[in-house]
Amino acid sequence: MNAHTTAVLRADDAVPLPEPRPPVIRLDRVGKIYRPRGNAEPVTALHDISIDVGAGEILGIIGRSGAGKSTLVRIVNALERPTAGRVELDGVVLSELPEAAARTARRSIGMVFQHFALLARRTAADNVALALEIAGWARRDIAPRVDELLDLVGLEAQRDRYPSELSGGQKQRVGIARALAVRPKVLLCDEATSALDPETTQQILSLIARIRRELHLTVVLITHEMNVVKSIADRVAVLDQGRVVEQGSTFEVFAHPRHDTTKSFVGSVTGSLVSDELRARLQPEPVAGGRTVLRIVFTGPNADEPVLSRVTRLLGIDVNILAGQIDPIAGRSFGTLIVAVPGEPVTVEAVRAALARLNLSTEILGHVA
Ligand SMILES: Nc1ncnc2c1ncn2[C@@H]1O[C@H](COP(=O)(O)OP(=O)(O)OP(=O)(O)O)[C@@H](O)[C@H]1O
Repeated sequence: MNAHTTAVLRADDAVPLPEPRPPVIRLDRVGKIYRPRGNAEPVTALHDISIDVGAGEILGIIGRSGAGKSTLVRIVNALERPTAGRVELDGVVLSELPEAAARTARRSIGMVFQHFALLARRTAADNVALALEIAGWARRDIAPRVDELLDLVGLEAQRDRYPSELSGGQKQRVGIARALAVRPKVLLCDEATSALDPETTQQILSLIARIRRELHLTVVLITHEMNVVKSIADRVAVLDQGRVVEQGSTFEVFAHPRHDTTKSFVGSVTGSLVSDELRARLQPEPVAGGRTVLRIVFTGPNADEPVLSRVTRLLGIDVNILAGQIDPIAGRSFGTLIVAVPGEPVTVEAVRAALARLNLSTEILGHVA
């Protein structure tokens, strides 16, 4: 080892390495087979699911009806045991704990439900207090904690209202305050915004994002809506027929969806750009003298460059812009543009190659006369 190497090693040694921290939630090859009573065939609800959720991270798990989301939620909060694999919560193997210990471990997970699950005969404050009563908190500690929680979710003024006197968004704020009451490490949101209108959904998602920051919480959002995931999730796992078909950073999954199910979820956000009228005219094969319709995805640094005019000048062709949209995804700009270019295959390929050189991905949506 020469002097220089030694010096470099010393310099590195002086910087304390961050402690390698295990994920807060680790699903390791989790499977679940239901064996219905009678002669019905067994149902594989989950197969070989491996997902890690890091401390302070927001993970979105997205899937259609029947994909296995509810089963996954019940397994993560130890209401159900997997038939294969293991579930770790903060280093404890949840899936192997006896029932009483699993009940205690469950307190590290705050649950938020789609339909709020509030008691109609209790006020907002008393609904939050209930979680503390169940956890055995002393009476004198409950009142100040409830005030603190209602303050955190912006509901001080509604503390004495009953659920029937609250809006959907306010009910969900109570649900979030209740979920956080005993200071869980993880907030598990099961379709938490599915019963809310789009504006209220965004307000609740902003609240969850703020709480995550302030409390350094780990959040798992289970949903069937890409709009929910795209707003606040750092990472996303796509569940399809009981399997994780794709997972990664939300932005990457959005920008480069690989699996058909992911493509269709991404399309549900950007797909409305293709009007019904255009969709009806799109043909699968090139039309002589016609045009080809492309979807161009702008991500990162190119999002605000005049790339289209550059390509137009470079190739000497006309580009018609049919539709466009910019979405903020995981804090970055994600632009989608639908354009029509002259339909000769060589021209289309030249356009795609020129855009690829600018790091823009394109997809042929079809051809029009
Ligand atoms: N107790 C059970 N016994 C037998 N099969 C079950 C049971 N619970 C769920 N399943 C099956 O497991 C699969 C996954 O169901 P699950 O409820 O987890 O899906 P999901 O994604 O939550 O759907 P949804 O959004 O419609 O609630 C489905 O095929 C379902 O029929």
